[in-house]
Amino acid sequence: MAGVTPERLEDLYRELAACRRCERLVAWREEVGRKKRRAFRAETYWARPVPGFGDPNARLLIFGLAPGAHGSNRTGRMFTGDASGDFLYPALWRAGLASRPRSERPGDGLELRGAYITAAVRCAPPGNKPTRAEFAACSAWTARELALLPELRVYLALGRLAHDALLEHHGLVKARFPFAHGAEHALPDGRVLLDSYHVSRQNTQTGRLTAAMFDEVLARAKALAELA
Ligand SMILES: O=c1cc[nH]c(=O)[nH]1
Repeated sequence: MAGVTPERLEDLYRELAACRRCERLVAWREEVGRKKRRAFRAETYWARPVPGFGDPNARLLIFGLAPGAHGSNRTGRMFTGDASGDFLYPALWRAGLASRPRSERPGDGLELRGAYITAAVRCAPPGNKPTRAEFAACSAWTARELALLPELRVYLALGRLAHDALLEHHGLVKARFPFAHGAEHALPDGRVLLDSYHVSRQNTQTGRLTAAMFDEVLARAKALAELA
């Protein structure tokens, strides 16, 4: 629209960081930040909504569930500081999508190339389980964030709940797009939704999701997104 300055990701992140819409999540993220885990006692937890991270020109979106209480709720960067991130970032590096195999903290110089990471819910939920109302509340942030990533071609959903949230975002009926590891769904807007099991410790330690399986998913995501 003439005369209207388009929103920028930085502005979105600033506004997001102040979000207190979900009472239960605000209480939990702050309680975890006060009580801390023994190993992180000396640290100041982020304890706020976690912004997305990555390449603003990304063709590939990696879509998680919600921040880990002592992971990104502590560090302030998606998938950083917990077992999920210790699995995800090395895989992104092997795929040539990350400049380094480790994500330490915001400001560590890590860059993603062609990829961007965010999640369906941006505050750590108790028991890693957001409620339906919390998914719904956070979907407004998803809409704004994805609108600022115009080059996206492929969504990689980590787990069924992330898959469902992306379908909701597009107003699509779940029954027509069943979740399955490795499944590819052509969306009406021309993008592709690709599914993977979540990179959680629960999946990676039990062998449900191996590094080789995830490397294969990332290779397919890159091919669909026409990323070199
Ligand atoms: O940081 C994050 C974000 C989404 N899901 C996770 O497991 N961790």
